[in-house]
Amino acid sequence: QNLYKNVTLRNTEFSDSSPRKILCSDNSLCVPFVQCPAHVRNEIKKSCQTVTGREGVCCKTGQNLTAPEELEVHGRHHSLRMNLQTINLIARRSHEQIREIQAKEALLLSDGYLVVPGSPSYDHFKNFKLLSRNDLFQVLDLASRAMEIALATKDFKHRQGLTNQQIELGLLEQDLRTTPLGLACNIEPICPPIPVKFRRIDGACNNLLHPSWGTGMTPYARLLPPSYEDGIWIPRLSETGQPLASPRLISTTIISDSDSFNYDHTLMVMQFGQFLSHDMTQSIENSYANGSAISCCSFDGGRKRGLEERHYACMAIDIPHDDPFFSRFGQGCMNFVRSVLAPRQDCTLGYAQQMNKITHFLDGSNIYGSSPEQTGHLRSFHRGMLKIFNDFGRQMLPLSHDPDECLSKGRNAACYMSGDSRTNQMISLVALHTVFLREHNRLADELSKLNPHWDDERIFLEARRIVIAEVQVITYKEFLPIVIGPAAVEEFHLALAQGLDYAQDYDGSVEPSVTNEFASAAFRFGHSVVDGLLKIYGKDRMDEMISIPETMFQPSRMRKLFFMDELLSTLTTEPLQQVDNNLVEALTRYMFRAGNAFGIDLASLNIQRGRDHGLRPYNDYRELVGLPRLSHFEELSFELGEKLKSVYASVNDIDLWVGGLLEEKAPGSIVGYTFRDIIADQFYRLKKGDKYFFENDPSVNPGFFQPEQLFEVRKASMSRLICDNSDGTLLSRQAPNAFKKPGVKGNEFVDCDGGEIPRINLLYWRE
Ligand code: HEM
Ligand SMILES: [Ca+2]
Repeated sequence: QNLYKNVTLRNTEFSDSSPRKILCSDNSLCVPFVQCPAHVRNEIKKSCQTVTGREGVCCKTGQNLTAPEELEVHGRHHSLRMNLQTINLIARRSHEQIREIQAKEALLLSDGYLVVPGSPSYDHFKNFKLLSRNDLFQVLDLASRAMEIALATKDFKHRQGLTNQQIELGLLEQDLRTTPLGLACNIEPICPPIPVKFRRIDGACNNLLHPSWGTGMTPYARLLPPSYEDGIWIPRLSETGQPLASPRLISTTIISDSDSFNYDHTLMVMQFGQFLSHDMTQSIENSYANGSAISCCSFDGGRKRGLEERHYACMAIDIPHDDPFFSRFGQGCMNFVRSVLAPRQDCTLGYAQQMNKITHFLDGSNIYGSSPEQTGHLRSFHRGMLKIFNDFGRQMLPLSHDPDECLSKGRNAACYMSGDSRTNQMISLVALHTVFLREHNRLADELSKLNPHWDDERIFLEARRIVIAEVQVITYKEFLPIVIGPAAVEEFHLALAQGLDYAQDYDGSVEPSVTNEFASAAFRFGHSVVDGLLKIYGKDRMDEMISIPETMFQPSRMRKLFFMDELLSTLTTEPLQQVDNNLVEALTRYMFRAGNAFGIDLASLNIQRGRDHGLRPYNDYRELVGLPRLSHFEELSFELGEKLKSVYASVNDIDLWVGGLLEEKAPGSIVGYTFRDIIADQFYRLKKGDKYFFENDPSVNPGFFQPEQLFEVRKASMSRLICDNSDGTLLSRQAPNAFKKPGVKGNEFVDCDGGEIPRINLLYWRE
């Protein structure tokens, strides 16, 4: 029982702040369905009305998967404990298995089963690249410890004849810390007794009861237990017991490439969305011990490797022989390597959990890094500034020294460095990183003038604290109302407080971690809003149409004098694409093509990643968010019904990412209810579960702002950031809301120098 003692939602605001009738009993609250996953398995559920009048559910368990009484029903009383003898045996065996795996891995490496440099899969792997030897060593060490636990679980399951459901429900609650298997457990950070003013770079010690919550290299949270064939790590099958169709077949059948613009919003929604996701989540693909990329396909890409020559983490994607595109190049196999695991936080046996490499918190980790070592590389240690590359007077991101980072070589080539290893993936992402780098240094410069007595460290930390607040303000004030819509902002209590007020909603029982459903499916809605062409306008005419694969890992154009401003102007004036089953061929055929005739397919990767991470089928998440389960494919999409039927044997097989994209939009939102609620729940966690969230008051937030400073920080906007940090070659006017269509009533272009786009007055930081 005690495991669940602290997990009841203690958030009183649900019951206090609204006049609606609450029909829940004393110790339960009315929450949106997604925030009470236990209701999915509980026959007795009591519905109620949330603040917006939508149906919610009375919930005792809050963020937790299962209510204690449910566990009783599912056999918690079963003896699922191991005696010491069994533990020793299991520990020895799983340790031996890991040794065998490592021996085979070394053999494959020496035989040269590597991804060929220069191929699209090689660039795909760069998305998971670890920035330092130290990082690599740490990640692989944790990954193999976590694998040891997964293997031990498998062994125990067979010995005891356990069911998948017992594992899904987490019934193996025996603490392994004092056993030989305990060596494989997570090590909690040690926190100082007095809270520190500035959030730690690695995210640790935010919640003193759970000091590792939200830190990098920890597992994703889950809304629902995973779906694995063996309950532990083997990817799920169809409901019929047969293998699921190849993700590539699903991609070519369901996903097409035609433009469907969303004229109300700009491409900045896409670009900021990607930037934001890189602050919150990065899964890491398994690699060899020396960091090189595992190849799961034959050298010519014609077929999957056989069992003997295959790494255990291989999950290559079959390309059907009649593929409309890749068959032209004789490709029958797309490389795919499964994500590394992280040790379970509770030090028990149980299903595999994937690792989030970076800090889960919204804390600018993509700007500053997720480890002190990384931050050290990025700082200049002079007047609080971050390092820059001075490109003939323009402040650019520092150049990467990794000869492998970039495709472009030669004198004018440039690939950049930031707090995130995916920066060069897309040129407009580089532009946004550059804006935030300049913003940090602009703030540092002003702060050091206001406070000449502050040293480098103090200026750095103060500027960082403001930048993080700006990211949070832009996310909650500008970005979220567009993506999930105002109703979800209200229902999930995501609106920022106003004026001089502090927010009063920190809740130490809320786990801030990114959910696997968010990272591996829902927030990947963004792949559907990408435009394949960047239309670049000069002073008064279109200069260039850039096809985005040309800029992937080759952002040298950023060095051209006018380009940065032109690109920012493109992002704030060109329309967004709709969230639907259209993805541009730049992502489904040519992604990371570099100089090759073909690239790889992001839609296939998304589907496969979902299966790799044990996401349950779409229908289960419909139920989770309170929608009726589908019984016919046509209910999801009338036009695509037949096509869906041709690739899925059952409606209960549909992958979450696919179902979510096809779903009808929730009112006021650019995504359907399922994605909407998964996204809203995530941003709820990141606000309520983060002690250092910028607007929290002094009683919880050691790094609180003074009320006047809060008032100022709340003025932040994407437009102001662009005004203050562009090159000033082209951009002197901006629409106040950079995410909304400019030049229309309510969002007219105004002078950056005028007063319409508010500025943060830093005088309140003078000490
Ligand atoms: C600009 C073009 C973009 C490219 C080329 C791109 C490419 C990729 C790639 C290669 C992955 C890893 C796929 C895998 O192996 O699992 C990925 C993951 C992801 N992408 Fe994108 N992406 C783009 C834009 C976006 C946007 C606009 C969003 C959101 C609004 C987004 C959200 C995500 C998320 C949440 C993940 C999962 C990250 C993780 O947990 O590891 N991406 N993307
Ligand atoms: Ca982060």
